[in-house]
Amino acid sequence: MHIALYKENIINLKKIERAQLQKLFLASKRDDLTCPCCRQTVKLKISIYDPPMFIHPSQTFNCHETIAALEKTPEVEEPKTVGSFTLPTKREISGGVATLQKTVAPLDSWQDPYPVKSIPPFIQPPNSGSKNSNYQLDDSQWNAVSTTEGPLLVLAGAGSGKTRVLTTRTAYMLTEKKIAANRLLLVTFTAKAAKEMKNRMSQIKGISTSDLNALVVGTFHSIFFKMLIHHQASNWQPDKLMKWDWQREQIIKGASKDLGIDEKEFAFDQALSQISYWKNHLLMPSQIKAETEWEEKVKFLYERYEQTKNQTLQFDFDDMLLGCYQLLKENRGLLEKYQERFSYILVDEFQDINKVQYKIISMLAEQSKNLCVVGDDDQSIYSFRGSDPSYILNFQEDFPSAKVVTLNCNYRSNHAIVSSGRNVISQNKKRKDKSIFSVRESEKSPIHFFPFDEEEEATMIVTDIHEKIINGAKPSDFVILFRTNSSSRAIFERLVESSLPFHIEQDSESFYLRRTVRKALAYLKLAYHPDDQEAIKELLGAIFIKQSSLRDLKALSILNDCSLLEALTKLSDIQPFQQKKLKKMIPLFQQLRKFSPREALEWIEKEMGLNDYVKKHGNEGNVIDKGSDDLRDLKVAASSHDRITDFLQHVDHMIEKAKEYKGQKDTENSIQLMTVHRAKGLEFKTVYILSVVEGGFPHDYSLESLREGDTAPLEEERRLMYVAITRAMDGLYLSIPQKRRGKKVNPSRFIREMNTIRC
Ligand SMILES: Nc1ncnc2c1ncn2[C@@H]1O[C@H](COP(=O)(O)OP(=O)(O)OP(=O)(O)O)[C@@H](O)[C@H]1O
Repeated sequence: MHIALYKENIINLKKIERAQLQKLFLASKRDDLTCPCCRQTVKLKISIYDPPMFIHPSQTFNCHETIAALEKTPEVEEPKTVGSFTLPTKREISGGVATLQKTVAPLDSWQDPYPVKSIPPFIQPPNSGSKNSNYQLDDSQWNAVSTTEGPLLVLAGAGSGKTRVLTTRTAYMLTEKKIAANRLLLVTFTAKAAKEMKNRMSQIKGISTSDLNALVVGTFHSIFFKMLIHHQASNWQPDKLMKWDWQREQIIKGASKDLGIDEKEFAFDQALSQISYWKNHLLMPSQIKAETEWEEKVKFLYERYEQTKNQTLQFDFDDMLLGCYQLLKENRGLLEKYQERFSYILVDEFQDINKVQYKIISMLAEQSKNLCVVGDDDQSIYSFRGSDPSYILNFQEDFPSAKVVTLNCNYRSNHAIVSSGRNVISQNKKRKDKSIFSVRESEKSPIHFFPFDEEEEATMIVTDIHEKIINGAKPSDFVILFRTNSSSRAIFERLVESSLPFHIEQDSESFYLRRTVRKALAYLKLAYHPDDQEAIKELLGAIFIKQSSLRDLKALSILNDCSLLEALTKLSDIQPFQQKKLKKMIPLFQQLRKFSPREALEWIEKEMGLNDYVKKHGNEGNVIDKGSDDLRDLKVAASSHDRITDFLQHVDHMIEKAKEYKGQKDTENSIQLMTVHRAKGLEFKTVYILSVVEGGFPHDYSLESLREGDTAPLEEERRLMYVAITRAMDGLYLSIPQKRRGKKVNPSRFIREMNTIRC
């Protein structure tokens, strides 16, 4: 049904604005919606498949028919009696839940979901199935396993059994080729993958415990660090390793004082990533040509960072790679010893190798040439960390005698999912030409669905998962993937409000603790609590006043018997133009209270100077997560609340919940939320991908680069989309919201590509 009562006012889904739906949904969760006829509580259902509707709990009353009759009658001003019930008149609702008679009503703007259109007929790939009875491998997999001598490039498509090939190849070399275990070097990208590899090998018959112990399996860092400790123990004392980012940050924060940088206002985490990127490209500070003012500052910090480390004998993870490279480059004898020792080298996830890692591996394999690299150029997604897919693309140039084996049977995803992924990835120009085929016919195709905005997107997904769980699915069957951490705010909140178990892979703090967001919230807080010290600190940053002024403010507030906020107008050691600005601005805080949270944020931006801060500092050093975007996201979050105090309460609650979930260990049976980057290598029965719209996925920054003529970032976005699609085994849902960050958006170009048949 389309009509319900909220606070004694009629809500008609054909007439309210769709943007108001989320508020109504929250009201429904609080049991604030009732049937206008029988006054029982009704629920608002927002799902992927059907237009929004109110669900009546009881079938016994004739409410549906009564309401249908009401819907057909012209609007009434007088109380109307239908059957035995008196229906209230239509009234505008104060507080903003319903602004009636607007054009984009939920039912008018509704778009039905539809499946991917371009799925070619399924044909069983001829070389699929386990042909080799000993090892259960298909022909191509067996080819990769049994080629042990010489350079070998295994191009392993998504879900094509890379792990199976790697472990079996090792087993085959040990048991059938009788190669001594200590001559093998197996490099993985993560410690988890190394552990998994050893674990799988321990289950293969014929591999002895002593073989397993003699095998060198590990990450680049762990293997190279062992070599460094062995040969230069005094330079590489484990207790001098800076394991944590805060340790590295401490050094550059110290150095930043010499640049007069305000600690609270500089993106030190971004600066550290940039330094790491330069190091992995073997770029020393003297070789860097800074292109922006920000890069100039980071270059200075890099120089000072290296100096401090050298003085204190500390080192970071990047130094392990650089140190090993220097060690082998400068000691020919030692290099030869290692070349002889590791005469068979195997590198996993080769598409993500960076310059320094590639140099070391090439040196080690120079003599034997027994280098087997396994990877998928279509899944190279770490260029921001220095990974360079050109090493896999050019492998045959660097090793001309290399044999290439392509694994092109996907054993994970059904035919429709594999075809969809193939349609997208084949648009990339810089890739090895190959195709991948599923071994499984599909029961259903991937679905596109069309929420109104991020809030509705989250609500639809949670409703869908909830229904599937009621029908027998397990929470661990589901993953929700997003392009960047900041896009997970709404879905995180909706899951917190649900009773569903979930786990979020978080490497960042709550959305509400992001730099620009903190500043905006500080204005709202000060409107009610003008003595809030934390908020004052944030405000000082936002209006370009030094943090040290807080001491003066405290003194001024005591002397003048006024709040910290009012004391700002009495600061004397600031510029006259700042004094003038503050005198105008401080009285505006009082006025904020009369606005809704969203209106207040707009006012803060335009009238209270936040825009100046965002322009100067908001986007510094980070093309992916811009402060200006955070502000737009914050306004979307604020839109679901009528009062600033309610919104601030919600914010505090969500900050607490984010802390709780960050520390929480993954439980066996929970819905997973993660970025696409984190999902690499994993598989799930059902995958939801958020915000598949231009600017969301592909990310804005790649479209900006495209406009400047650089296609590489867009190709990386396409690879990311391919990774996201190919995590799904059976169900794939692509969300295409009509609005994102408060603006109308277009479906992602990847949707168009997905719906266009390729080879
Ligand atoms: N020959 C085979 N016969 C049947 N199933 C197989 C075969 N090879 C692999 N599989 C199964 O296919 C699935 C995907 O394998 P795996 O996870 O090793 O793929 P992958 O190549 O590492 O994928 P990605 O790179 O996309 O993460 C696994 O469930 C694996 O057990």
